[in-house]
Amino acid sequence: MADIPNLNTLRSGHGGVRGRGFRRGGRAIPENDDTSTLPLESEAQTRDRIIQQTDNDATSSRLSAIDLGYLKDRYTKELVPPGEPVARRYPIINRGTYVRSQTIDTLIVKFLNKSKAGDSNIISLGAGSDSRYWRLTEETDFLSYHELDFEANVAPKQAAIDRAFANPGSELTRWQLEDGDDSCSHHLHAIDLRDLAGADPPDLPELDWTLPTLILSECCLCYLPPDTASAVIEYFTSRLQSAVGLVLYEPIRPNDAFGKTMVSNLGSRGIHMQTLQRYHSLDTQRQRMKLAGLDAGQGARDIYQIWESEAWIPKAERERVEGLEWLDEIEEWKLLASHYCVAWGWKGDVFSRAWKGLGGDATDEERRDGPGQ
Ligand SMILES: C[S@@+](CC[C@H](N)C(=O)[O-])C[C@H]1O[C@@H](n2cnc3c(N)ncnc32)[C@H](O)[C@@H]1O
Repeated sequence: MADIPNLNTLRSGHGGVRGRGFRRGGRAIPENDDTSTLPLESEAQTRDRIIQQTDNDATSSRLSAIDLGYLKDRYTKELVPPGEPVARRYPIINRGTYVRSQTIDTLIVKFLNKSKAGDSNIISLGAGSDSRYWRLTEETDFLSYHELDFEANVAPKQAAIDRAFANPGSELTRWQLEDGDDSCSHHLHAIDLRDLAGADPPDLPELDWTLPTLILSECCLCYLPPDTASAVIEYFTSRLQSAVGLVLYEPIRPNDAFGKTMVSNLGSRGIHMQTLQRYHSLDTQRQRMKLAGLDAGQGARDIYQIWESEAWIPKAERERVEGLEWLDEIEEWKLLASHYCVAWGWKGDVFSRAWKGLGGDATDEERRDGPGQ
């Protein structure tokens, strides 16, 4: 699971000056990386840089989980600077990364299966180094995938993609030969999401607003002020003309003992999850969907509930994952996993058919005495 305090990051510097000068459409990144001539960072820039670097945590957790066999993904290693060893994460982190990724994949694949007959969009807010586009297109046609992130993260990702496609032996080149399909497209948008909440928000080039669209925020909107995060969601829901689904992965329960420690550890690294108090529980996440004009049903589960549910993780798959690493910190696992959730809401027939009934029966009330009770 990413964004957990006290974990070493695999890489550093991702999101630094290399991104400057990059523009979507291919302007070259400057050769000169000499930082000594750069002006001093303002406090706001420092805060943004720290947020940009949270992608390092997410990616390093993903690489660890891939390396140990939790996740199948041959692309992520090509989207990060070459030559870094994979840092092994704790078993509870690997399991959390697994459940988070699988759950989001399940929601996406259910949507894509229902919209098979035509094109669809996925808009990934704060996509970082995510490799989902290439994994999904191994199975799917007719997908326009739009990734939005700060220029400082988009630039190195674009450079890594270009590097991989220039290498005949890379997995991305293999993908291009085996799965690359003209009817799928990948778009990187270098943008500060907060600009979408302003009075005169920019357009997103090449986004077809008429298609059914799934919006994904995998630990991204939680870094924005709550009203700004809502305005970003509204930017999309008010413009999209067809079915809309929203999938969020975020921390919850900041006010119990574990939650307070989590918040304080993140704070000591300069990381502030700004939406966390407003959307502190599964119920407030569901209400948030309703306020956004979306149907939520039972559409919020914590990571521990999902791990425990056969509807999400079938028995054989659970046994496979349990066999990958010995995990004896069961109580820690329950605590950690119950402080992160996946929430989903929708409007439109294709999402109703894809997601209705998903979730199981447990409610917040049933769980108020703690995880697993
Ligand atoms: C924890 S990382 C998650 C990356 C990816 N979604 C994943 O789960 O692997 C958070 C990402 O959100 C991006 N982000 C946060 N605030 C943003 C903003 N205002 N505009 C654009 N991107 C933002 C960061 O740059 C970073 O890449």
